[in-house]
Order: sequence, then structure tokens, then C-alpha cells
Amino acid sequence: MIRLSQITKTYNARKPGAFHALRQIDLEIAPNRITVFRGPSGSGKTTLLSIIGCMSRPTSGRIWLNGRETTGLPERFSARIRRETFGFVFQNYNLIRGLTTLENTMIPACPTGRPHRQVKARAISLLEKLGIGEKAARPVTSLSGGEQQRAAIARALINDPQIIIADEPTAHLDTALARAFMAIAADLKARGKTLLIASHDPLVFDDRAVSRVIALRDGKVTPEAAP
Ligand SMILES: Nc1ncnc2c1ncn2[C@@H]1O[C@H](COP(=O)(O)OP(=O)(O)OP(=O)(O)O)[C@@H](O)[C@H]1O
Repeated sequence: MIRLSQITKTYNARKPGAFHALRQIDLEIAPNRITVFRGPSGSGKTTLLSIIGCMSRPTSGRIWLNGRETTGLPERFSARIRRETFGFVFQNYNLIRGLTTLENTMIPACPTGRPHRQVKARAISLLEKLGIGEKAARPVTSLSGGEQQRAAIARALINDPQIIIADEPTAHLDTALARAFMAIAADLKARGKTLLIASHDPLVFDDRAVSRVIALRDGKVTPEAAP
């Protein structure tokens, strides 16, 4: 369970360009479900996901993850929660040019100290499951858009996270690949994972595996979607 209480985020706080990206968000998000955040560009989806994923801090408000408060923790604890609990699929995938698909997949495991051989075996197994096993040794830049997205999913799963955060995961994909992404999401949910997805793609929020759609506008949860 993820609980948010009165979360606000103000960029450039106390400066002339101050911008309120999130305003008093109260939410409870159930585990083992797919929850989609939808809303127009600039409504605060990315900001909210990055705060939930301990990648950035709210200006005010509190967050609990499985009953444990994550707000206000020193960075080394936040980094540990981020590494152990979350897997991230970014909109532009954020794959590292100059590295192979396999190397990209293994990166989040580096700080965990797990044996290289074990991590490599898991990375290869994930790439195979996602249908790009034969691309493991290729430079990641040689992969197609859909293949890069699957490499990004493999990387998000390398540490076997409980919660997968995906920001506009289908933005660069055609219909077939967007459906393929949702099939992977449904499979992860069936295996007990929690998925938080920001999207304005109907192929995502209308998918039957999605348990809940939370609509954001101007940094607020719109009333009809409030808990
Ligand atoms: N670092 C920043 N500094 C100042 N303003 C920011 C910063 N990051 C985001 N914003 C602003 O906060 C608002 C919310 O941004 P956010 O990226 O969370 O929206 P979004 O709903 O994810 O949009 P999109 O669908 O376009 O990705 C936007 O108006 C954006 O310009």
C-alpha cells in the first residue's frame, strides 16, 4: 500500500517563477494492481511518480510505503528504497548509448553488490522472456523503438522490484507494441507486482488489466477519481 497525504510540489519555491505542480494530493494506492495516472500535459503525472518513487522530494506532505514513511529520509536511505523497491521505465527509456543491451539491463544491479554472474544470468533470462535475448550483445542504439522499450523494461526488473513505475511507456510505440507492453504489465500484475503508469494513451488506461485510473489536472486529483 502506498499512502500520500497532502502532497505538494512547488518548483522554484519562494522565487519569482514559483510553480505549483502538485497541490494537496491525498491518495491510497493498492498493491498488486495496475494504477494509471492520466491527465493533460503538465498536469503533474511525472512529478507525482518521481515523488512516489523517491526520486524527488515533495515540498510538503507525507508518503508511506507499506506503512513506513519515506518522506524526509536522508538520501542514502531514499536511494536504497529506490533501488530495492522500485523499477523505472522512463518515457525516453534513458538507455545508455555506447553500452550493449545486456550492460544497460545490468546497471541498476551494480550498487547492490550481487555477484556479476548471477546478475548477468538474470539479465539474459529477462531479455529472453521479453523476446530480445538475441540482441543482448548488440549496442543498445541498434535496437528498434519497441526493442529499446523492452530493454528498458528488463532493466527496470533486474532487481526484482515490488513496484514498477512507467512514465508514458507507450508514447513512442505503435498500437501492436503498445498492446504488447500492456500484456507485459498484466503479466507482472499477475505475478504480484504493483504498477504505476503515467499515460494519456487510451490503449493504456482502457486496458482491462488496469484496476484504477486516477485523473490529474492542474496538479490535483480530479474529484470523480478521488479515493
Ligand atoms: N524542474 C522543474 N522546474 C520547474 N517546473 C517544472 C519542473 N519540472 C516540471 N515542471 C512543471 O511542472 C508541471 C508538471 O510537470 P510534469 O512533468 O509533472 O507533468 P506531466 O503531467 O507529467 O506532463 P507530460 O504529460 O507532458 O509529461 C509542468 O507545468 C512543468 O512545466
